[in-house]
Amino acid sequence: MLLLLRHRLRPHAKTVVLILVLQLVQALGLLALPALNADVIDNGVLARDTGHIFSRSGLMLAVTVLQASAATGAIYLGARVGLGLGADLRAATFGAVLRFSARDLARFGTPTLITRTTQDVRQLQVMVFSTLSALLSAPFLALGGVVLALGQDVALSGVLLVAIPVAMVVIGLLQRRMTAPSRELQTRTDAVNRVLREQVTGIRVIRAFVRDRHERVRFAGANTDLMTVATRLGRLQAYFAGSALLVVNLSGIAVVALGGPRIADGDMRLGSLVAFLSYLTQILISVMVAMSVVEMLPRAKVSAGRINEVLTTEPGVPDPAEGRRPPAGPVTLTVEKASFSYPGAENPVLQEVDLIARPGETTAIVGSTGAGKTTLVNLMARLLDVGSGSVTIGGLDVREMDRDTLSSTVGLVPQRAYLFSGTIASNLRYGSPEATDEQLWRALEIAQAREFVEAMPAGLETPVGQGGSTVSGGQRQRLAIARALLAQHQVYLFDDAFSALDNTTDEALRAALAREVGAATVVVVAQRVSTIRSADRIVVLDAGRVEASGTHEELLRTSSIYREIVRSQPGSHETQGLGSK
Ligand SMILES: Nc1ncnc2c1ncn2[C@@H]1O[C@H](COP(=O)(O)OP(=O)(O)OP(=O)(O)O)[C@@H](O)[C@H]1O
Repeated sequence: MLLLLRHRLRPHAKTVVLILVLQLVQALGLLALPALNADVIDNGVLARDTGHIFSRSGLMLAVTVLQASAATGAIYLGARVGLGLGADLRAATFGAVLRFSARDLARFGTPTLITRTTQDVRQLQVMVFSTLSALLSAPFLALGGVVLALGQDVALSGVLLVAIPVAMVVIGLLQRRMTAPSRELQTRTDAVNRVLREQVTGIRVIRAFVRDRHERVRFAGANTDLMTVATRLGRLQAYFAGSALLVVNLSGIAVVALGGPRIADGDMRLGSLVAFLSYLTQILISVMVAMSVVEMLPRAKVSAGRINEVLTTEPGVPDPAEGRRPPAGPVTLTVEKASFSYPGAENPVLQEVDLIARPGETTAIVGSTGAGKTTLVNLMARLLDVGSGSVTIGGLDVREMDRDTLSSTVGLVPQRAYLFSGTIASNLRYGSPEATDEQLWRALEIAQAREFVEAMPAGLETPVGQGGSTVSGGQRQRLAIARALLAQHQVYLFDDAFSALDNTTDEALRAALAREVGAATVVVVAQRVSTIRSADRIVVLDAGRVEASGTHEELLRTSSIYREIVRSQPGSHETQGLGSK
């Protein structure tokens, strides 16, 4: 944690020094006030010296103004440093996540990345703010208070000897009991978030299966768990506040009880008693504040560790030191003896896969569910890196291209098309901000999306909900295809991107695509045989291996798996009459 904070607080070093000075000033002010007060009582009030009362009161006023200004400044600057550090850490964590490969993202999981970027960062932010605004002045106040209290009356210091350890033990014990519920509060808040997130996302499934009651019970369970632990924590916090006040007040009573008779005997001055009471309160409050902040440290340390884990993760697909560009114009995409395993998985998902996709041609990949098609496409777009073997584009290994070059060379339409909240136009311009409206309409036309966008109330400016929730699955796919086409890539990868289209649209789209991206290299993953039968080459993937490759007609003769895929599709009579080889 210290390393992370030292690095991140470096830009705020001057402000931190200034806060330290301000805290010192405000602590000195707080320490001076009781002594001045004692002076007013003893040498002004009791001595009936009005002049002394006024002069010392004026001085006290000046000290109070100075102390209050310094305290305000320290808290303001402390908040600025804390918030600045928070913003900085959030940006750094998000930046690190953006560099993650698909594998890194899967390893962490979305919910924890969100929690780490928000709540863990907040934990550190609060800790830094509390340290700068409260903890820094505590030692000055506590030590200064002890010295000055002794200066007022040594005999009463017995009360300090008892009160300080008692305060530490009481607060320490309560804090120890609060540690577990505070951690649990975090986990249970996470649980409520998780259930809620799942339920809101899956609301349609819940309705379809009429599982409302079941889900309500599930949410109520998580909600009650959260309330139970929050109540337990609240009770402990109430004890905490109560015990703190009790210790301070009992100590005050002890001081009055022990000091009062000594004043009556003339051994002690009234001002000293009042000053001693003030110092005692300051010392006890400082000790408690310091302990409260120190109590945050273990949780902040855990959060720092979780943030650090994200920041120090070496991206699974690192950028090369010096990126190279593939040749301009038509390029061949070659996958050579590519193998890949997901971390923790027993068997490799892809084994020694060979594939050549030539420019001006469409190469299709088919295979049963889980055969490794998406993984193979992810290797081609370098969302993942091969375990062994290679993927080259125009003879250049994809690992030698930086991300900008790669994304301008390869256009990927993923299996699950994602649209961002905004408008149709803002989504289409996502990868090509300069595109004109005319270009957008043209891309929409090729993607067979022009008609439905024209029919929308605001055309290109029609709002789109987060994730594309306000358009249908097929419309979302077509918009995602149009988005990829706008950027004019050398290689296009369509991962099951036509699955939600009806046959006619699918056919019209492929014909328009063939005209538009004629010289580009096109790789299509599809389940539907009609989508791929006209492909120049079809690669049949089975359990991560290339089982066969060739044209539709060739494969009907040579590949039993391909024949099975064709036979399984409704309305297909093509395999009739062909013997199983
Ligand atoms: N992040 C991951 N971690 C571990 N295993 C994974 C991960 N992603 C995919 N797999 C596994 O890898 C195998 C291949 O998955 P992949 O998504 O490449 O198959 P696919 O052929 O595209 O399937 P589908 O046709 O259903 O989309 C599957 O067995 C899957 O369970």
